[in-house]
Parts: sequence; C-alpha cells; structure tokens
Amino acid sequence: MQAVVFDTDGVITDSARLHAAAWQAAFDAWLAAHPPADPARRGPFDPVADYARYVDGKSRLDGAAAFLASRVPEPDRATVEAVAADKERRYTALLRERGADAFPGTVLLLRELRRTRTPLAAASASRHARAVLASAHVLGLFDALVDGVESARLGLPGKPQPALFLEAARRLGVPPGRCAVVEDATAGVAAARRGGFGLVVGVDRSPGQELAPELRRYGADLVVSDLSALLPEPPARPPHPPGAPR
Ligand SMILES: O=P(O)(O)OC[C@H]1O[C@@H](O)[C@H](O)[C@@H](O)[C@@H]1O
Repeated sequence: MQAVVFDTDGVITDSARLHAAAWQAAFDAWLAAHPPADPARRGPFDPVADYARYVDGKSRLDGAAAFLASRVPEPDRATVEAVAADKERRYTALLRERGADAFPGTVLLLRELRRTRTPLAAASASRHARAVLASAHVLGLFDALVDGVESARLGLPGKPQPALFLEAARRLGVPPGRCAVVEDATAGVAAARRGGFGLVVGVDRSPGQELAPELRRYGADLVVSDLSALLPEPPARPPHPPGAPR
C-alpha cells in the first residue's frame, strides 16, 4: 500500500465513547418521552450493540434516522432533527468536559508512516473531526482531512457509501487499490470495500473482541485491537491507554 486513510473517532482518538454516551442520553430521553407502541421496542439504547449497528461511522442525521427507524415505523424529519440536535448539545458538552486523546498505538503507527513518507489522510463523518484532531495534537500528522463539514460542502453521501474515502485518496493522489483504510465501524469497513480499497484494517477495541467477526463479515482483511500491532517492530511495552493511571 502506498497511502493510508484513517477513520477518526475510535481509530485515531478515543472520542467514540463520547459519541456513544451522547447518543445514549439523547435516544433514551426520546424513548422515555415517546414510548413506541410496540412494547418490544421500548428498551433503552445499547451504547455498544446499538451504537455499532445504527450510528457508528454515519453522519449525525443518518445515525439518528437509522436508530429511530428501528423503534418506530416511519420517524418524521422533525423528530430525527430534534434528536440529532439534542445529541449534538450533549456531545459538545462532553467534549468540553472530558476532551479526547489520541490512542498511543495509533500515534506510534502514524509517526512510523510519516517517517517512511507515506501519504496519510483522516476521514470522518463528524463535523467535529478537525477540532478533535487538533486538540489531541495529531492534526499536523495528516496530509489531508475529509470531515463532516467537507462532505456536506461537497454533497458526499455518508458511509457505507465510499465517497469520503475516495475523496481522501484523491487528495493524497493515490488510487484506492493502492491505499489502505483503517476503520472501527462496520459502515466504514463496508464503504472501504465498496470503494475498491486495497487493504481494509478493522479496529476492535472491545474488551472481548466481540466486534471482530462483524468487521470481518463486512469485509475487513484483518482486525487488530490496537494499531501498534501494525508496527514493523511492536513496542517493547504495550502503549499506555489514554486516561489510565501511569
Ligand atoms: O455529530 P458529528 O460530530 O458531526 O458526528 C457524526 C458521527 O461521527 C462519526 O464519526 C461517529 O462515529 C458517530 O457516532 C457520530 O454520530
């Protein structure tokens, strides 16, 4: 592979947990106020399974629409927008309070790839991706960034369509077949596969590696729990996870 495109939330920075917590609070508030007619669909949002299945990797509105459609027959546009706006308020508050860090294993791999002059891009459905990468001090490691703001400006369809990744590869000047994609969401893995990318690396940080089979089913060539596993020589000590006591 001659270039690498990295998804952002959950791959570069530990911000996916903030997205999941904000979605959980917004969906549960909506479910409590508007219990679905079918009692089997009234249960709370599961921040692991439902996050992975309905919202991870998708734009804010697509994610809200996908989860709500799993609970009520035809959620109207106003409902989808209201829940998405509520999630956005909660997410920005969480980001302000807790911040986001880059995963140390990802930073090691990014530095190694820069040392070998491999063109690198970050791609994300999130409109916050630029600010999150900057606050985690890794924005400068990328040659290109295609985020939620850019994809809205260009009218790009979200994942599982490959448009974001194809735009990132185009900006790096490398054909998709010569470019790797690193992703933690099934929608993103599917997008990379559809786009004809040469290598699709899945990232499963769940404690029991329970998401790995799904990532493979959607087309990941390999799945790792930390990107330091892709270094030519793994670090002597495992990288320090963000937020853990030293
Ligand atoms: O609302 P934002 O920050 O523009 O982000 C949209 C989406 O961005 C993706 O990167 C996350 O995986 C989703 O959980 C999130 O909802």
